[in-house]
Amino acid sequence: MSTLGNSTNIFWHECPVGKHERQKLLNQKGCVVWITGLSGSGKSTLACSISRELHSRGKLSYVLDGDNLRHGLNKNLGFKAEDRAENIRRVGEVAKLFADAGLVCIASLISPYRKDRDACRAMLPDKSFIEVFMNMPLELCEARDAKGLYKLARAGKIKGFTGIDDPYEPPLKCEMELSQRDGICPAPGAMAGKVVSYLEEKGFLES
Ligand SMILES: Nc1ncnc2c1ncn2[C@@H]1O[C@H](COP(=O)(O)OS(=O)(=O)O)[C@@H](OP(=O)(O)O)[C@H]1O
Ligand SMILES: Nc1ncnc2c1ncn2[C@@H]1O[C@H](COP(=O)(O)OP(=O)(O)O)[C@@H](O)[C@H]1O
Repeated sequence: MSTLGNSTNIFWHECPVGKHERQKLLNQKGCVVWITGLSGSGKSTLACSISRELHSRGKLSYVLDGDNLRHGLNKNLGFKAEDRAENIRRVGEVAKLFADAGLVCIASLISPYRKDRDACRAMLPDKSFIEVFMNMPLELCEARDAKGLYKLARAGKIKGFTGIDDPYEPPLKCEMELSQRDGICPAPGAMAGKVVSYLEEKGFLES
């Protein structure tokens, strides 16, 4: 019996079908690829590109995208620091379940605060949280402005927009950093290839 958060008198029920069995079935190891970066840095594009590449290799993955999750699971959350923290915490918990199921879970969220990302890392077994920093300059993201949000933020019509009038804390230490080369952003497929190679080298694509 234990007391956790606001719940009391709750018990952990262990299922006899375990993570190792699921991983064996899938011939891969569960993990979380956590993509962080500014709006417009290419997180969703990279996440989908990684998922496509894994799929073509017969590996099961699932993308948890910040924007998408805010249509459902996180629809009651806004963008103040406490709401972003709760957003990241919930996605971290869901990602942990997907990794436990044996999948390569790809989470793509701005996740601007280091402590929130580190809290997710701490939820996962050692080395199975792979933080990927989309280190793209604000100027590039703003020039892309795929959703027109930077324009609204600059006009003061959106308050607390990351990179404009809200902070983004870059990782101090992460597993992978993707950035421009000679002022050019690599193609999504090339960046996805790097991430998939990392997963392969670390043994996540075999059981
Ligand atoms: N104020 C503010 N700041 C940043 N982003 C904003 C804001 N308002 C709306 N949006 C849109 O919401 C998407 C970010 O959602 P996330 O869940 O990834 O954000 S966070 O991790 O909780 O910071 C983000 O999507 P991406 O562009 O895909 O990053 C924006 O489209
Ligand atoms: N590697 C890339 N090279 C060129 N354009 C890209 C690249 N990745 C993403 N884009 C474009 O940039 C815009 C923002 O990408 P998106 O994946 O939605 O970013 P985010 O999820 O970080 O907001 C989209 O129009 C997308 O097509």
